[in-house]
Amino acid sequence: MRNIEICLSPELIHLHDLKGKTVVVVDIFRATSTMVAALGNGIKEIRTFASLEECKSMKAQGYLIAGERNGHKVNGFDLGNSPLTYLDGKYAGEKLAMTTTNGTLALSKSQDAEEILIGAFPNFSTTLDYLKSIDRDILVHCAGWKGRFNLEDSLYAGALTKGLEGTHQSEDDASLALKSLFEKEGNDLKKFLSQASHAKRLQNHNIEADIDFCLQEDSIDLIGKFEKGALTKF
Ligand SMILES: O=C(O)[C@H](CS(=O)(=O)O)OP(=O)(O)O
Repeated sequence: MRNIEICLSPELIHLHDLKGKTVVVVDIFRATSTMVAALGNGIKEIRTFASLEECKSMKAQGYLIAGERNGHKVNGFDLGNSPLTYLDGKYAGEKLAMTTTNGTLALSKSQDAEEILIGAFPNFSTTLDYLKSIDRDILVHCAGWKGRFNLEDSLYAGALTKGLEGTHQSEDDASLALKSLFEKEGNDLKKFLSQASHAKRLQNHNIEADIDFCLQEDSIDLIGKFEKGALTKF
């Protein structure tokens, strides 16, 4: 049996050993859901940045630039952080540089891993099947919210732990607790997560449709994987 463990926030990632592992970075609302939507609708590659300045500088290299802070598009950027932006294939063939409040920071803190994937509900089963097929321990890195635990990323981590029961054992308390939470609440994600602080924040921004997209399972059939500094469809 291989192992699966969960890191509840980027603030705790230094307590985990990433070497030799596949790290699944998850930011359900909304960064990793948006990345899956972008790749599934023809974006060729995504480069992610923790800082606005670094991201903005990619414009000169022909990248579309997406910048979000506190749920809002940043002035001077082409796009914000909505998955729906990409759904009509409007940006197919483009390369994207992206910075968000939580998700891109978690990615930048995952670089010591053997392999980095992005996790989201829209590509849940495809990612799960891939994780079952590889012979490697897994760490789910929840982006959380500004260093804090959040419900939606944690519930996704619990769903993966449950889905990998046959191939991966979990020994950490976070995995045991979140698998149990998913078993109890996973049958109606939207109802349960409507109580989540992040969902309430996003509802205040009038982006209910984004939330629906982020919680819809298996609408996009791809694995998002980092290779040579860029996220691409695998
Ligand atoms: O745009 C989002 O969904 C969030 C905004 S915030 O965390 O509420 O400020 O950013 P993300 O990096 O996708 O969590």
